[in-house]
Amino acid sequence: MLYIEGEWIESQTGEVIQVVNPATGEVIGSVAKGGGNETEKAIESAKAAFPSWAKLIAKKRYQYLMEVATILRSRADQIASLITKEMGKPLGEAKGEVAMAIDYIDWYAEEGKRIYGDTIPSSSENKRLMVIRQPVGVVGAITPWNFPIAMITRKLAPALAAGCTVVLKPASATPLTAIEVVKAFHEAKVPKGVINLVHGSANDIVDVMMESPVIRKITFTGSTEVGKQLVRKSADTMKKVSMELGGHAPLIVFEDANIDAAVEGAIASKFRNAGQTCVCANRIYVQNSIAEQFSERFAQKINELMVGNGLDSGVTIGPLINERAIEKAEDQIKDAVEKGAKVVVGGERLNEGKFKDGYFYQPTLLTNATHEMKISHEETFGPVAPIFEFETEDEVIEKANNSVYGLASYIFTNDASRIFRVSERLEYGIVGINDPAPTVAQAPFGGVKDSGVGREGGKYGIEDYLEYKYLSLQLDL
Ligand SMILES: NC(=O)C1=CN([C@@H]2O[C@H](COP(=O)(O)OP(=O)(O)OC[C@H]3O[C@@H](n4cnc5c(N)ncnc54)[C@H](O)[C@@H]3O)[C@@H](O)[C@H]2O)C=CC1
Ligand SMILES: O=C(O)[C@H](O)CS(=O)(=O)O
Repeated sequence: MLYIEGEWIESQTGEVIQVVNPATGEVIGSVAKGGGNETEKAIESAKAAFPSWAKLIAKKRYQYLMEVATILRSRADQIASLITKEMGKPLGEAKGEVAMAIDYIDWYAEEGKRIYGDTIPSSSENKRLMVIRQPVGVVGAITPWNFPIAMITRKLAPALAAGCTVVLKPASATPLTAIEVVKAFHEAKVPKGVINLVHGSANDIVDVMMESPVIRKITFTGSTEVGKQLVRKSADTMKKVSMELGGHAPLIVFEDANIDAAVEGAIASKFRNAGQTCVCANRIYVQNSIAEQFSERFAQKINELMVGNGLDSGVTIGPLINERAIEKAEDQIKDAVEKGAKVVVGGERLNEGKFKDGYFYQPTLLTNATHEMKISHEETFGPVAPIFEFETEDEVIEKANNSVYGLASYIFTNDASRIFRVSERLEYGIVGINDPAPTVAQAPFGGVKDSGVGREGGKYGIEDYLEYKYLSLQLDL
């Protein structure tokens, strides 16, 4: 179903999008497939709702958002189970994502009450100067399948807290989770038009968004390729943009690191969501003096990972999202082996027995990786871990920075001086220091270079939904 002007509706064409479980190949549902006409209606609905939503006192918006959080919390387990069926991540990870999604709502419900302005000392006796903060207006939000609830609330929560209204286009692979989120807003009695949901062909829907002068901001999470297209199109109507794009994280293990902690960290960063996150380690750099020891222990831990249907207990690696994802992993491994890499663990797709109807791939470890290989610069978005050896700190920083991406990076060391020397030189928006999972609602998430622009999370994430307005008062004082 689409959600426009506070009502659940079918698409005008009657067309539907089928939703397939990537672990079983089963159709688990279908949703109305909207297009340009429905998107125009959604934009008009958001436009009509904007003045009163923006004018609402912050505490009222806070109350709506807190009610949404309460409703989602009451349904957390069933939403987590739906996420696993829609895109495959293990149930434990899906539960963690639902909790993170609610954290963003909790955090921005509060943050919306702290949108302060300024007064500025006047340079004229009869003037008083001030700055107020106002919502940008109607927002277009476009979200990916790999975090089907958290990427939605990470946009909707700050947008609504700031006083904006939204037209949401979720990934076509995970529309059912998006519906569950919008249901919570509907049941919280958020006024009609504040949130609108349109499923369907990305080109049809997003082109209407990009061409509409009513849409004042686009917030997008997804591939760099699509993000760049949207930034180009945004110029025609000078929209604000927030782009959370691709990544290619280096994970650097120095010889003074706690090796077991580094191995655990590499497992957590590389194999979360079967490697389908923009912040997954894509290159694992190990100082050569500990390379053999690290690789042996890392291989042992990878062999302990269990591949299967994310609903089954004990499963730690679910299916990839589709056939294209499998083929990308196969292509990168083939290329790496042709150029001298060694497959130490895995390296095969799983398509027999309980795996036959899904998109399963073995967690894979490659050693002897070099920068001539595709895997050293193309985002993997799959469960493949290449190890690169290095000699010196300067060498590894130069290699780590040699990427078009700049989202997340990780270092494992216990040397305090090295922590700051290396962190300050890494060209990334995020540095996890002995920490493979830095993302939290109160901190800025985002990157540089081809990883995008803008930040989501924390006091920084609401900034992009606000405009500064300067008031200069000439008075008889
Ligand atoms: N930086 C971040 O926080 C994140 C980045 N990503 C990146 O996204 C990619 C994987 O996610 P995907 O969903 O496959 O990305 P994607 O870019 O294919 O899709 C993302 C969203 O954009 C829509 N879309 C696709 N083509 C479009 C087009 N031509 N015009 C307008 N909208 C379009 C999709 O329907 C979906 O809603 C990876 O590169 C990953 O690194 C994914 C999640 C988070
Ligand atoms: O889409 C992603 O990959 C997420 O942004 C990663 S995180 O926020 O869960 O760290």
